[in-house]
This record gives sequence, C-alpha cells and structure tokens, in this order.
Amino acid sequence: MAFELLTPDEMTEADRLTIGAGPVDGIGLMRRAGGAVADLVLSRFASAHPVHVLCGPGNNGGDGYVVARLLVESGVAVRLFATGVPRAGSDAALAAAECPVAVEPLSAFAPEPGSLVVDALYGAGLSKPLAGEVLAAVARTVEAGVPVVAVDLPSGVSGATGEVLGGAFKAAVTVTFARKKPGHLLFPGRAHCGEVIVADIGISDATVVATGTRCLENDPAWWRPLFPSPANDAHKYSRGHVGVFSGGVAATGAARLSAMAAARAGAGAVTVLSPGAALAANAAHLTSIILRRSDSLEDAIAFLDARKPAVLVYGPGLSPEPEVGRFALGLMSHASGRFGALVLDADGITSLSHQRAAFFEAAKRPMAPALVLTPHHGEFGRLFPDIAGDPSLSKLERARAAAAKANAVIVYKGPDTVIAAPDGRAAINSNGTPLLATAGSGDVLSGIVAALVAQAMPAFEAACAAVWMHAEAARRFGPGLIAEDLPLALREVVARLSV
Ligand SMILES: NC(=O)C1=CN([C@@H]2O[C@H](COP(=O)(O)OP(=O)(O)OC[C@H]3O[C@@H](n4cnc5c(N)ncnc54)[C@H](OP(=O)(O)O)[C@@H]3O)[C@@H](O)[C@H]2O)[C@@H](O)CC1
Ligand SMILES: [K+]
Repeated sequence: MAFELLTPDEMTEADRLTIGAGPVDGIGLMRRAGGAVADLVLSRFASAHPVHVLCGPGNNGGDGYVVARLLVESGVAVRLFATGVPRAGSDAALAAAECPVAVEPLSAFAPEPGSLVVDALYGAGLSKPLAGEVLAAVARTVEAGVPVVAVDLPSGVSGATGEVLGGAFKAAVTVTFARKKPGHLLFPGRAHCGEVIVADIGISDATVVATGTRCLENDPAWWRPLFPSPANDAHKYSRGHVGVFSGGVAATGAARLSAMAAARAGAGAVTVLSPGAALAANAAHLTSIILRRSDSLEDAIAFLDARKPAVLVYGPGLSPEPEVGRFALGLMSHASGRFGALVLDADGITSLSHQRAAFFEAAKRPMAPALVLTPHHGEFGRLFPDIAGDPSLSKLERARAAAAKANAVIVYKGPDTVIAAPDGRAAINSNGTPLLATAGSGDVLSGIVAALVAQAMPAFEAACAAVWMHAEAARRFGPGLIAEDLPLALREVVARLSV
C-alpha cells in the first residue's frame, strides 16, 4: 500500500499524466472507477434493494452512471437520480449515454428501508456549499437511516481540506481512487467518510510521484527503516541522552511523564533538570531517571557542558510567563556543540508568544538546534496567530506554514495530528484515539519525540513515529488509560517496531 496523499489538484494532474501516457483514456479511467464502486456494492451490500445512485453533473456523476449500469447488468434493482445533465462531449456524458437506467430528478429521491445510496454527486470538483435539493437529499438519507457508499468523497467534503461545505453525506464506505486525499483524514471530513477503500484504477506509482505530492499518511511502513535500534556496543549515553526541564514544586509530574516516556522510547539516559525547590518532590518519584538541580540558565549550561545531552524537552509543567520564553531563547543561543535538538511543548510554546519575532529569528540562525514544536490547537493559535486566523488555510497548510516560519518540525496535535517539516514534507496521522484526550498525554508525546531524535532518527520521521507510537500505545492499553500508563504501554509498541 502506498501512503502518498493527493489533493484534488494533484489527482487531476495524475489523471492527466495517465491519460497522456496512454493507453487508458478518460472514459477508461471512469469505467475502472465506477467498476471498483460497483464491485464494492455487490460484495458488501448484496441484499440492498433497490440501490439509489445519485449523480452530479461532473465526472463524479460520470462514475455514478458507470456504477448504475454495472449494477443493472448484475441484476440489481437500481434507480438513478441526477442534479443536471453532463456537459456534452465529456466523459460523464459518454458514461451517461451507456447507462440504461432512466434518469429521475433528485427531488424524487426518497430512500426506503433496505435500500442503499450511492453518492456520486460531487467529488474532487466540489466548488461551493451544498444547498437546496442536494441538502434535502442528505437529510432524507439521514432520516431513512440507510447506508451510503460515497464515490471518491462524500459530497460536501472537501478533498483538499476535510472541511464540510454546507452539509455532507455520512458514508459507511468511501471508495476513492489511486490514493487517499487529505480530506479523508482531516476532520470533520474524516468523520463523514466511514471506511475508506482505495481502488487501483491504473494510475502508476511513478505518476503519483510525478504530481509532486509531499504529504503522506503517517504509517510505520515508510519511517520504520529509520527507527533506531541500539548498536551491539551501545552504552547508555550513546543510546541518546535526553534532558527534561521540570516545573516548580507543585508542577513536577509533567516532566516526569515526559522523562519516563523518553526512557521507554529507547533513550539510554534521561535527566530531569529540576528547580532546587522541587528536587525533593522529583527525587521521591524517580528511580532510573537522573535528577539534577537547575535553577538558572547558567545551571542548565553547566549541565549541557558536562553531559552534552542530545535533546532537551522544554515546556511540560512550566508556566506561560515571558521569562519562560526568554529561557528557551537562552537555551537556543547556547546550543552550539552542547545539544542537538530542542522539543518545545505546552507552556514552552505559549511563553514564546511574548517574543515571537525573537524566536523566529533565533530559530533560523545557523547554530540553532533542530526544533520540534508540539502544539495543540490553542498553543498553535498563540504562537502563530496570523496562520491560525487565516480561514483559507487547512490544518495541513497551517502546519506547513508554521513549520516554514519557525524553521521547525511542527506536530499540530488533535484527532487528526498533522506533522510538517520546514522543507514542505508533511504527514497526517490516522491512528489517533480519543483515549489520548487525557491530562499529561502531551507530555508523554514530547518525551517520545525527544528519545527518537536523541537516537539519531531525523526530526520529521521521529515526530511522525512518536505520534503513531503514542496512539498505538493508547489503543493497546484501551479504556481507563491515564497518562501514567502510556510509558509502560510503549514497551510493546517499541518491541514490535524493533523486530
Ligand atoms: N481525476 C481522476 O483521476 C479521476 C476522476 N474521477 C472522478 O471525477 C471526479 C471529479 O470530477 P470533476 O472534476 O468533474 O468534479 P465533480 O466532483 O464531478 O464536480 C464538478 C461539477 O459539480 C458542480 N458542483 C460542485 N460543487 C457543487 C455544489 N456544491 N453544488 C452544485 N454544483 C456543484 C460543478 O459546478 P461548477 O463548479 O462548475 O459550477 C461541476 O459541474 C472525481 O471525484 C472522481 O469521482 C474518476 O472518473 C476517475 C479518474
Ligand atoms: K461523491
């Protein structure tokens, strides 16, 4: 299975390149697309009676005419409802001409119990919010409670952004072609797609690459070759040393969660850098984790000089005050030769919103550490208000813009976490689980990222791996999960990735 995601524009380009290279032409691709949907209907919804096929005026509708014809040829009872007539000379017009089913107006569509709806109204060409008769068709489908098979995308869902325009069908199954689209993975669109099946319609892997796509569905298949495994002659520091800054006496748990996660994710040594006032609290709860007093930037630099950790985690359990941001800037300007990467999380991000310009400038200096930022929606909006406030940008585009602006790998968290690199690469995570919506789970994620980077995994792939592992650990543990459970649950995930 290939993991590239294609925007509707990139899919159009893949289509154009495929037709240009021959031998398959536009109607040939459409027949294959409709054929894949018809096969799905026959195998999964064999008892549906009748099948209502809803056709729009473009090529999505063209696929619908193919589906209707193939189902009738297989003996299925089919009714076909259309919103308009395909443009003369188009592939959709050819498909309509080949279809023997009488066309009824969409206003006559009234699904009954036992029927199935094939939604072929709009796909990649969705250009405006659903309205009027189409919205009424969505409402009648919901009211009837009948399953929907969506062709390419549920009508109303943007393939590029996952936005729902006006309203959208909720599909049990969506059959898309060649590759998934960002809108299948980004919410709210993802919640409308149901199971997404990718049908091969003859668009080659090389053609997909030629579209220039730089976005992938997050999956171990493509980052696992870079997943670290300790060398036979490893010692604890060569396996990667992570330093985690602790909050004050009443806020030490977050750093310990991050530290334990870093250790479970394979860092050979983890040090918690604790304010003196919180040393006792940290000492009471740490065993294999090293504890070191750090009350000032000088203390931190002394640690860096003495221990040369590979990666620092800064943010869990801190506060949003400007001095917290200034400390982060101080660390960044002393990175050279002392540590390689800085993972900024939580208030380590929010505090920098007091000195954005200085941060963005510092992040671009040649001696700056590699940066990974792990904001949730609120933190993202505080550090990148212009990007967050631009309604024309999808979550994917926001993450990419932020990565370029901060010269950082951005892990834009949520049920559809997007990971973006400053060079334009991006990934959308798809194994997220609501079990992770629990206090402290973000602290754990920052520790996993740090551990993988400390073990020499490149920052973008490390962030992608960490996001996937975090969710996989939560899924394996299951209901009742609290953040403390995640580090131990990681053990099995790491073990499986390491074989
Ligand atoms: N590319 C490929 O490789 C392959 C593509 N294939 C298929 O083609 C599909 C893309 O086809 P497509 O480009 O013709 O766009 P499509 O989704 O049919 O919509 C365009 C029409 O709908 C209209 N319209 C849009 N939104 C509307 C709204 N809310 N309310 C009302 N009208 C609205 C829009 O109007 P306009 O914007 O022009 O005003 C235009 O008339 C793709 O999803 C896949 O199924 C397959 O056959 C196999 C290979
Ligand atoms: K559709």
